[in-house]
Amino acid sequence: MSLVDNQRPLQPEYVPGSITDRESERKALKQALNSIHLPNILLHGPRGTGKTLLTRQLITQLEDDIQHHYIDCIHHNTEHKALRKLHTSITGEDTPQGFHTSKLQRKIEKQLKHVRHLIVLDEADFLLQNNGNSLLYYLSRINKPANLGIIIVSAHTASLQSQIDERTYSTLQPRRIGTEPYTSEQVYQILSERARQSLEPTSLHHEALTYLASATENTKLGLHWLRHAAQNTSQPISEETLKQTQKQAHHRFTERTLSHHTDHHRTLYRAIRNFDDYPINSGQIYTTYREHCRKRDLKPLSNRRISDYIQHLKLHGLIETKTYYGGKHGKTTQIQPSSLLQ
Ligand SMILES: Nc1ncnc2c1ncn2[C@@H]1O[C@H](COP(=O)(O)OP(=O)(O)OP(=O)(O)O)[C@@H](O)[C@H]1O
Repeated sequence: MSLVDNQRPLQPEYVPGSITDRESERKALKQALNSIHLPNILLHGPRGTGKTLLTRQLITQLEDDIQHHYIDCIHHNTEHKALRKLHTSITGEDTPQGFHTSKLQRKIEKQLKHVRHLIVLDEADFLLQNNGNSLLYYLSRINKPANLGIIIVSAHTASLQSQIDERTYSTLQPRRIGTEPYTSEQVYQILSERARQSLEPTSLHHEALTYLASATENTKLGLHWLRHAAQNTSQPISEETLKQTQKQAHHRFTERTLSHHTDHHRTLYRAIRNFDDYPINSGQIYTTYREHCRKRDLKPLSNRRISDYIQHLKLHGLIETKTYYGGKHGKTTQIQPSSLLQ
C-alpha cells in the first residue's frame, strides 16, 4: 500500500497555506511594495530558504493595478531570452522567433508606460554569470517614470555592488532582504506540515523526521528526500529508511536539477563524480570530461565553455570550488562535489 495520499504537497512548487517563520521577511517585502514607486529588491539567501515561496506569495497579493512577470533565469539566461519572456508575459502573446533585442525593447517600452509592472528575476545568478548586467542596465534605463519594480532573487549574491556596473547599481539602488538558513527545528516544522498534508497518518516516525531535518538545511532537498523515501517503501518511514534512501534520493535530486541543463552539464558532473580523491583541478576535469564525451559519442565543448558550466554546477550547489592565484600555472580552480550531497 502506498504511503502517499496526495503527491502535491511534497512537490517543491506547491504553495503551502502558511509560511513558517518568515514573518519579518514577508513584512519587509510587503512594506517595500507599499511605496508610491515600485521598489527594486535583492532577495538573497541560501538554497531552500523560502525565497521563491515568499515571492510567489507576494505576487498573489499585489494590488490590481500592478502586473507581475516571473522570469526563471536558469532558462532565460541572456538579455534576449529574458526580454522574449517579458514580452510574452506583458502582451499575453507568443513572441515571434525573428524579433531582435531592439525590437523587443521598443515593444516592451510601449507597454510599460501605462500600468505598473513588477518583474521577478528568479535564479538571477545564472543571468548575471552568463550575460553580465545587460538586462539590469536596460531595465534601469527605461524605468522612468518609476512604474517598474524588479525583484532579483539570488542564492549567491548578497550584494550586487561588485557584480554589476556602478551606473546600473546606483540607478537600481536595490533594497536588500535576506533569508537566513533554517535551524533544524524550522526544517522539522516545515517538512512535518507537508508530510501531514501528503502522507497517510502514522506513516512517518518522529525520529525519522528529526533525522531528516538535522541532515539538511535545504528544504527543497528535504522534501525531495522525503518524497523519495515515501515512494520507495510500504512500511512507515523510519530513520533507517531515510539512511538507506539517502544516496539514491540525492542522486535523483541532482538529476532533477540538471534536467534543466544540457547533456554536457550532465556529462561534466559525471566526470567530476568519477574521481576517488578530491579536490581536483579544472585541467583534470576537462581531460576526464573529454573521455566521457568520447564514450557517449558527444562532441566535447571547449575548455572555456566548460569553465562556464563548472560555474553553473556551482550555482546549483552541486560542487564546491576554490580558486587560487599565482604559482606556476597562474590561476587554478580546485573542485569537489558538494559535501551536502553524498
Ligand atoms: N518558511 C517556509 N514555510 C513553508 N514552506 C517553506 C518555507 N520555506 C521553504 N518552504 C518550502 O520549501 C521548498 C523550497 O523553498 P523555495 O523554493 O522557496 O526556496 P528557495 O530559497 O527559493 O530555494 P532555491 O534558492 O533553491 O530556489 C518549497 O517547496 C517551499 O514551499
